[in-house]
Amino acid sequence: MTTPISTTPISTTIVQFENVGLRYGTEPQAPSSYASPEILSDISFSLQRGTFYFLTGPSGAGKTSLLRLLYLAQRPSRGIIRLFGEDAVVMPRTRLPGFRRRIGVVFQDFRLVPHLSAADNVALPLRIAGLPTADIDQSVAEMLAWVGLADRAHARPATLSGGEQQRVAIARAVVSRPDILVADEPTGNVDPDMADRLMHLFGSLGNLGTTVVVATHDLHLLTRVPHAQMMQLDGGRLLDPTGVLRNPPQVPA
Ligand SMILES: Nc1ncnc2c1ncn2[C@@H]1O[C@H](COP(=O)(O)OP(=O)(O)OP(=O)(O)O)[C@@H](O)[C@H]1O
Repeated sequence: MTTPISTTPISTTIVQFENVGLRYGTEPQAPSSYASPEILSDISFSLQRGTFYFLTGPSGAGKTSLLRLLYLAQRPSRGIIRLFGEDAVVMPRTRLPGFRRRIGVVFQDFRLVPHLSAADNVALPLRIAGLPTADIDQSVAEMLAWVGLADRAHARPATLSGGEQQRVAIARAVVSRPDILVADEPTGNVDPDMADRLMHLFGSLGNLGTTVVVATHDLHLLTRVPHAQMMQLDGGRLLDPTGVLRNPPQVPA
């Protein structure tokens, strides 16, 4: 007997949030009379493989908090988060590091290791994954060239400009070819030309199947990735409550 060939398309949804809420400083079981205000409320959306998303919204809207949920630094107070098809909320803590390794993060404050050179900072995820040294050296050299820092490989973070540190942080987040790249204001410290270049590079990651989520205040950045989808937060809520994502608006001239 032959096995029938399935005609069901392979799902490309890699992240799904359903009615997610977040309060800081309270356990989910705490009585509501003791609860701090909800920072994020009724957040529902899904992210597709290889797609680029901008997350926008005014300061304090909850962008960083939403990213923290996405890269599993924070558990929600309510709702469901599915990552790579698995429920990330009830997942045992022991499984979290394996999932986190599939997510590259560019932090707003870079978080470079101060006593390591630029090259050693970029190499960290590959060393943790146990790759052979020759492979690590080649990947690190390629990544530093990718962000225009080939000549600063041996520099320590304190001797780099803010924009150079930001580019090292980007190289470190991308070097292990993550399934998801999450970046919080990744161009806040670079000049407009470098911002354009970095957005072009981020935009090209979709061809490798990487899903990119960039949080930014910078409306001009939105025009730099024409194929990007947009998620807009305001006061802790996604503006479109159904989570349907739209193309970025035109920035007024
Ligand atoms: N660890 C925390 N404990 C308590 N409240 C927090 C914590 N982190 C953030 N908040 C609050 O959550 C709200 C959303 O903050 P968040 O940093 O997510 O916003 P944001 O949109 O990223 O802002 P910005 O663009 O200024 O970085 C703010 O009111 C902030 O004060």
